[in-house]
Amino acid sequence: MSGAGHGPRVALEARHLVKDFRGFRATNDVTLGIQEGEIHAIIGPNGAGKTTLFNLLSGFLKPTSGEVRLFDERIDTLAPHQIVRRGLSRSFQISSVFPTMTVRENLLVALQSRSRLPGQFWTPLSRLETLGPQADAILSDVGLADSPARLAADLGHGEKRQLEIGISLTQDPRVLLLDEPTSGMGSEGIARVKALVRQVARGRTVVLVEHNMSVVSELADRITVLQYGSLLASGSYDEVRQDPRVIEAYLGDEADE
Ligand SMILES: Nc1ncnc2c1ncn2[C@@H]1O[C@H](COP(=O)(O)OP(=O)(O)OP(=O)(O)O)[C@@H](O)[C@H]1O
Repeated sequence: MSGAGHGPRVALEARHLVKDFRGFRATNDVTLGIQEGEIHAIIGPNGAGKTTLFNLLSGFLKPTSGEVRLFDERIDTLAPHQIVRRGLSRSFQISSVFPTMTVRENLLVALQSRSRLPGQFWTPLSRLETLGPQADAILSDVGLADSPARLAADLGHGEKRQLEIGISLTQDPRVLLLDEPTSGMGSEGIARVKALVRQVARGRTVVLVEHNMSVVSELADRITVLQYGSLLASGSYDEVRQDPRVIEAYLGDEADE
């Protein structure tokens, strides 16, 4: 590949990624390139290695061999906070939310961790108010503008996901990785998250692991299908769903949805 053209750049790339867990190969020689600006879904049957690949791409697991590159810079050798500084952020399933703080306070604290505000970790909340306009902008981006003062603990499941995505956005990522953003949601929550993913994908690259095929078909520009830790197929939804290997992998599952 020549990097000199004017076409889309590769934002996130895996080169021959391998991950072994005590002799079990969870990721088997995966090579893929995610273009800047696309919404890219990683799918596959249970146990296919989606979460492992997600953790490798976001730096939370170190590969046994192979490389991960962000805008052509190798990142698998970096610590997670260094990767975040280079523009890659991932959602953290609820655990990053402080339940006893309000929605807005959660965002202020997350914003403070990347800002140059002087002080240590325990900056009084009152001093964080300089970050208020940024927090408010994110609240409205993630559809929580009506709930700034609610305690995070009181949010519904879908709203917690919205907040969690908001917390990822405080890092102003160029590439955002979302782990099953619609899991455990009813149709209303799913519709909200779909709209939210579209919204946060403006001007960004989004990679999501997702089980719900209707979400994948509506959102994803391109899809990577994993099976037994290996890359089985990649392409648009229509290309992938017609691929006989994919149909076989999902036989009796959701392929014909
Ligand atoms: N820390 C670990 N130690 C040992 N084996 C692991 C570890 N993490 C994952 N595995 C194994 O690797 C394989 C892939 O797991 P992974 O969670 O990545 O799959 P998945 O596609 O995300 O599955 P699901 O759809 O069920 O969430 C599974 O067989 C799993 O048991």
